Amino acid sequence: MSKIIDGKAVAAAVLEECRKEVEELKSRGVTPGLAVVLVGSDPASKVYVGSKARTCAELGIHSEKIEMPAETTQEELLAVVARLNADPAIHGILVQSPPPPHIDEAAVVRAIDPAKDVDGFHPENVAKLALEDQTGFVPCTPAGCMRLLKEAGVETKGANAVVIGRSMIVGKPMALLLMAKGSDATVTVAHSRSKDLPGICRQADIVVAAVGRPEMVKADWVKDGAVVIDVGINRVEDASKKSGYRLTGDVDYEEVAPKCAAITPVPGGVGPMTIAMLMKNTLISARRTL
Ligand SMILES: NC(=O)C1=CN([C@@H]2O[C@H](COP(=O)(O)OP(=O)(O)OC[C@H]3O[C@@H](n4cnc5c(N)ncnc54)[C@H](OP(=O)(O)O)[C@@H]3O)[C@@H](O)[C@H]2O)C=CC1
Ligand SMILES: Nc1nc(=O)c2c([nH]1)NC[C@@H]1CN(c3ccc(C(=O)N[C@@H](CCC(=O)O)C(=O)O)cc3)C=[N+]21
Repeated sequence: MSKIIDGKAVAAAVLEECRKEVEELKSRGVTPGLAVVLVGSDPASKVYVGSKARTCAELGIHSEKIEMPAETTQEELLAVVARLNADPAIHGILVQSPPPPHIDEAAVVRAIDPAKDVDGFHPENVAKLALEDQTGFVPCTPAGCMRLLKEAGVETKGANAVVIGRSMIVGKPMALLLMAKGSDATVTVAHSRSKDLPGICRQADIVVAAVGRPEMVKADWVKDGAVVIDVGINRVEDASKKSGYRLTGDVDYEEVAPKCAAITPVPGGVGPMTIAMLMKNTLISARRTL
């Protein structure tokens, strides 16, 4: 019954759109630029930052990768952000989350010029999303999930959508996008204090899992014919792998997939879309400077 939503293929199509836009911008004298700042050396963060820089290179987007030691002070980080805010070659700034614990992440996000905040985390962009004002930046992961739903031909209008997770990066903006005019879903947001999560999930035509708990969503949580978007990226030990680990989502894919109308795999689902939408946001920012 189940259709696998191929995030890699949809991301490749988005990146193809980006490639054309880069050419067009360059012909008009603007080379788009993205700066990615990583504080500390979390191995997973390093992988993401590397793949963002690689994708920029493939598209002809100028990129600056700034790796700073874990001991970097708040002031040093804010100085880098200020320098990037003032740099006309940079249209997008991303500070990889989470930073080390001594960094005040909210203060760093507020210091980013909202016009360069391609993550969509600055309060001004959060407000614009809530206002359905199209002049802001939409966070990349939920934007990618919406695009996957669209490409898979999923009707959101009037659908019961359950979002598990209420983070500012994924769950909350995802709920705003699903309930926005035009998407028109009826949205329930669940979190760690929710009662009867399996029962809430069973009401859903669309489940979006953004929790960070490997394979939490089980087959008996999902109604027949539902659409499942698995945002979770979890590293679990696997002795059979050379790396010693494998990636798994927040959904028990083996169990759940046979029941759904459509489902995203991990890896190869939402992850590649996040990077593709980041490129899109960077190009939107570059175009606005024309
Ligand atoms: N594919 C991609 O591109 C991306 C993937 N991710 C992945 O998505 C997942 C979520 O990320 P993120 O939103 O940043 O994570 P956070 O840790 O910020 O938020 C997790 C949310 O899940 C809720 N939660 C935790 N445990 C439970 C539980 N047992 N039952 C119900 N709800 C629970 C928390 O509730 P409460 O608020 O009550 O604490 C919280 O709202 C992670 O696996 C992350 O790696 C993240 C970003 C991008
Ligand atoms: N400021 C900020 N912005 C972010 O967008 C941001 C962040 N901080 N911190 C961490 C999360 C996580 N995230 C991912 C991006 C790509 C994949 C991705 O490409 N995943 C591949 C697999 C990659 C692998 O093999 O490890 C896949 O799912 O197929 C995953 C996760 C962005 N995040």
